[in-house]
Amino acid sequence: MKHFITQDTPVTEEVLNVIAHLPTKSLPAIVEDKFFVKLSDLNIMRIAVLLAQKSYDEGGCPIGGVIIDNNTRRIIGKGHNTLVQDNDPYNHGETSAIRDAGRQDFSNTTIFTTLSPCDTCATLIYMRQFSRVVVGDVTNASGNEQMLREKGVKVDILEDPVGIELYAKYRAEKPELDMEDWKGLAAVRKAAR
Ligand SMILES: O=c1cc[nH]c(=O)[nH]1
Repeated sequence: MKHFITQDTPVTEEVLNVIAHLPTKSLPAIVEDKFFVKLSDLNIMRIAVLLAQKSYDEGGCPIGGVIIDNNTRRIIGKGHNTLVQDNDPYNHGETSAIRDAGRQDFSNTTIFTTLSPCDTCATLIYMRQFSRVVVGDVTNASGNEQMLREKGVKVDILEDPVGIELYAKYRAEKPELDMEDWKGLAAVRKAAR
C-alpha cells in the first residue's frame, strides 16, 4: 500500500507534528523511508520540541527526545518526559526515547534532546554507546557536554528558540518541578533549607 507521507510530501510543522504524535512502531507503515532522508537535524529537533510541547500541554515537564539511525535517518525511538503524567520519578525525555527504541545497539544512532542532558541521562547516553547527541537547549541548562565528549560521544549544539522559550516559561511557572526533575528531590530540599 502507498505510504501516506512520501518523499514528495513537503516538510511542514504540521507533518512533523503528526510524526511526533504517531507511535514509533506505526511510522514504517505511514512514512516512506525517503521522507526521513529529507529531514535535516533542525527538522528532527523540531519533532523533539513538538514532543516537549505535548508534555507541557499535558501538565508535564517539556523535554522531548528522538533517536535516529545515522545511515537511514529513520526514527527508531522517541518520547517525552512523563514525571508528572506517569507519576514516575525518573522518566526523562531521553530515557523515554531510549525505552521506546528498546534494547539495541545504539552505536550507529543519534539522540536528539531538547534540553542539555542531566547527569543520569548523560551517563545512559555514553553507557549505551550512542555515537552522537544533539542538544537543543544549553541556555536553560548545561553541564555534561564536555564529559560526554571525553567519553567519545560526539556532541552538537543545535539550539531551538521555540524549545528554549517553552522551557523558560515552564521553569518560571513551576520552579520546584523543574528542580526536582533536573537535579532531584535532594536539590529541592537543599534549596528549601
Ligand atoms: O536531561 C534531562 C533533564 C531533565 N529532564 C529530562 O527529561 N531530561
